[in-house]
Amino acid sequence: MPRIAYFGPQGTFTEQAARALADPREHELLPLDTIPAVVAAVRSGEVAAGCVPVENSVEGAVPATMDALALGEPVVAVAEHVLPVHFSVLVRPGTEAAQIQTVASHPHGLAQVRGWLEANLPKATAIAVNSTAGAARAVHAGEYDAAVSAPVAVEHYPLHELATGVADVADAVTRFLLVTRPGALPAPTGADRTSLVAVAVNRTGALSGLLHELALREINLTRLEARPTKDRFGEYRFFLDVEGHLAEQRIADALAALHRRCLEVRFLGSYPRTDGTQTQVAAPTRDEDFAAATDWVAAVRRGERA
Ligand SMILES: O=C(O)C(=O)Cc1ccccc1
Repeated sequence: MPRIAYFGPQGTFTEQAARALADPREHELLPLDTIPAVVAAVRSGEVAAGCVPVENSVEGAVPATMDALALGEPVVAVAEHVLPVHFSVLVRPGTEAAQIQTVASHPHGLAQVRGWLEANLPKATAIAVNSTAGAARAVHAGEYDAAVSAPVAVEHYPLHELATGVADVADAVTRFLLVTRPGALPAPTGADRTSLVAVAVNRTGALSGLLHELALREINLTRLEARPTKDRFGEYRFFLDVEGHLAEQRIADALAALHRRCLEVRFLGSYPRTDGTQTQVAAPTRDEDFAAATDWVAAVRRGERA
């Protein structure tokens, strides 16, 4: 049975996303403790796919995922899933709020309940750990007093819910990706997203030039993030998500232009959007507009038209 690794241990938000993306009759789920371990298992072929969190509507990007996707052997996203996130605060049975000195969670978890902690556990020290479920596991082991976890974590660890439905921002969501080794792309659906990473040359207007290539082809950007390249201070890797699929000519044409312009471009996948928002493509950037223009140039080159 093909295996799908996810950022675990059991009881993470990523497990919920992996369950939504997997077919229970076809896939076995494998929890791994870190995001790089999930991506490494995909690269090595140990698993068929891996599920990792990529961005949150409150706290932004998940840096570990960006680095794991941008560096090393290529992997590509074939699907995404968006999950609403609210938290449960879990403690060992018998723990009173007044006894809580340490509260552990994933950094994104802590960031999303900062106000609640301030109001309800003002004396507790927040401790960042690998994952929300890792925090629950550590509370069970007696390492910390409370964990800010996904609501499902209580089914995996014998803990008590001190509070549930905790979130400073009520409608917070996290987006997850299912990544595989490069292969055939998912078929275009008309509601797709394409992700890529580009390193622009270090020159005036380089980023603007890169974005201009998208604007010229009427490609809508849904996300732009920068991460240091890590080699040279002041050089950045730009992570771009755009509406559309590489099978569309305007996207292929834009990626080819970025390949000419940038020091480095990496394709991170074309996959259906969870929200199903259809991309509106109008003249002059429909496939037929590109085909007609290419035909005309070819005919001119052959001396048949002018
Ligand atoms: O630690 C987890 O449960 C994760 O899956 C990462 C995460 C952490 C906080 C909010 C959303 C996802």
